[in-house]
Amino acid sequence: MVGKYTGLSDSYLSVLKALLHASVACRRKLVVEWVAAGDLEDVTAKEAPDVYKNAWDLLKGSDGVLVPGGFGDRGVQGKILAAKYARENKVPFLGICLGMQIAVIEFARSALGLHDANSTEFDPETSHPCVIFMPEGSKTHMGGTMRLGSRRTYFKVPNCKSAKLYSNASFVDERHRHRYEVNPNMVPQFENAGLSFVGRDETGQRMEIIELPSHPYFVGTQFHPEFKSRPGKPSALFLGLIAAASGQLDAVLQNYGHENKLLPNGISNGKPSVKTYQNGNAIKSSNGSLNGVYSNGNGNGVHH
Ligand SMILES: NC(=O)CC[C@H](N)C(=O)O
Repeated sequence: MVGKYTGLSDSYLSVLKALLHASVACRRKLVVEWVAAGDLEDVTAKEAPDVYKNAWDLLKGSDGVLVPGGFGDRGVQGKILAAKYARENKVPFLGICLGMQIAVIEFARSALGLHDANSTEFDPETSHPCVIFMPEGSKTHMGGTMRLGSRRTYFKVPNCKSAKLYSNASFVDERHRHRYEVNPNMVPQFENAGLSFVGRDETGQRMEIIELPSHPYFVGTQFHPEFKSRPGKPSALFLGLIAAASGQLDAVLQNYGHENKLLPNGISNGKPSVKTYQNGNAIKSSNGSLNGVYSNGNGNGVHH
């Protein structure tokens, strides 16, 4: 998990729970390594080389990378580097809200060669604004301009991984909390270079889900799928991340959406899959492993 850690906020806790729900469904032990995004940046390499090395070691040792939502530009470059690392090394990646926006910025810089591409949230003067302030918003009334709550996303590419994970639904309703969005004018350029905008709002102009079809699992969402994840009913895209990180994505994509919302037929060892658990606490699964959440380091799992 590559974020900006000044303590665990509610949104990180929701993301953590969603990872846990998905891990239980996949019958894998979840180990979360907390990487402070700024520690991955060049400036840290100069100022605190040990911290920099430790952050990159943690990232490179991970089976999957998640960049959650956020505001403000601290750590943005580190998040971009994490997305680049995941994209180039085919490591499963899920970017949520800001996490999707930074993945789009990274793609614009690396794949389109637009070196100053940015969100106007971080560089209002960029000559390649690939993430922009939503036109209906008002910059002078920040409080009231956030696009909030449940909104509908329509799948535009029926065979994409996200649509399959959502049981081939034609649309999904997920929760939102953002002011910026992918610049729709740049979408054709991105799509020509291989980044697919598989989910959009009802107008087709607002990008809700990105995917890289050429990558094992590289998904970003403008919405926050973590808010609808529940024990026994993991969020589809978190399930995709954990399944991809544990070598089970193909099996999940083949079977998911038929009857059961959890993994059918015990993919890992043929025994019945775990169906429910209580209170989000660690449980013993049928194969005897402990499906808990483990963090490195001090009590709350946060490294400063
Ligand atoms: N929740 C988020 O991640 C918000 C992302 C970004 N800061 C925006 O306002 O669009």
